[in-house]
Amino acid sequence: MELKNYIREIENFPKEGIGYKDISPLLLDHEAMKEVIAKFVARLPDVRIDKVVGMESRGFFFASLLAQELKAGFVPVRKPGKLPAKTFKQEYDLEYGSDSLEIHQDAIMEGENVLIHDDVLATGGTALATCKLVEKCKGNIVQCNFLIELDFLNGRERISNYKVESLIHY
Ligand SMILES: O=P(O)(O)OC[C@H]1O[C@H](OP(=O)(O)OP(=O)(O)O)[C@H](O)[C@@H]1O
Ligand SMILES: Nc1ncnc2[nH]cnc12
Repeated sequence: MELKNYIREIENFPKEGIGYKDISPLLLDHEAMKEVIAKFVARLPDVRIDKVVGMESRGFFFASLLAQELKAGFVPVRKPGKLPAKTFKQEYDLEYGSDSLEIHQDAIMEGENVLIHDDVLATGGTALATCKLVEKCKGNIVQCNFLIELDFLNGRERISNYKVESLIHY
């Protein structure tokens, strides 16, 4: 199965000059989704994963499925003001803007093995902020995985302290 066939590119969205990688065709196909989850699992090291962390909002689609598959807990990292209990907060930059992210302080226990997942690795700002949030919780980051990596934006360099796996490269 050629996964790139399930990604469509929308030019100049959400801003002029951005080639947006739209995963909607993939989300519509349950067999392709199943294969994506199997591919993610196959690329994990042979260690127990306690928590899968997914970033709002597109990271949630696969991270919660992965957590279920790995018999791990799912931890949402959310945009500010969405999580109701005590949070840690981290500022970050985007390919098209800046924002901050939050995690519940009690979502990860000290020393737990954590898999971080997002749909796209672009500049790496979101991923780096998420790594910092997990480390504020004293979690152990086993791997960061992405459905799509935009190689030309070098996001991988910003998270070079961690093991990074991506299924599709542009
Ligand atoms: O590597 P970066 O440059 O940080 O960019 C990657 C992030 O950008 C997108 O999220 P976006 O903020 O567009 O939000 P969404 O998932 O809610 O659409 C994408 O889902 C990643 O989280
Ligand atoms: N080019 C892009 N397409 C889809 N999601 C993104 N997130 C950051 N850059 C993106």
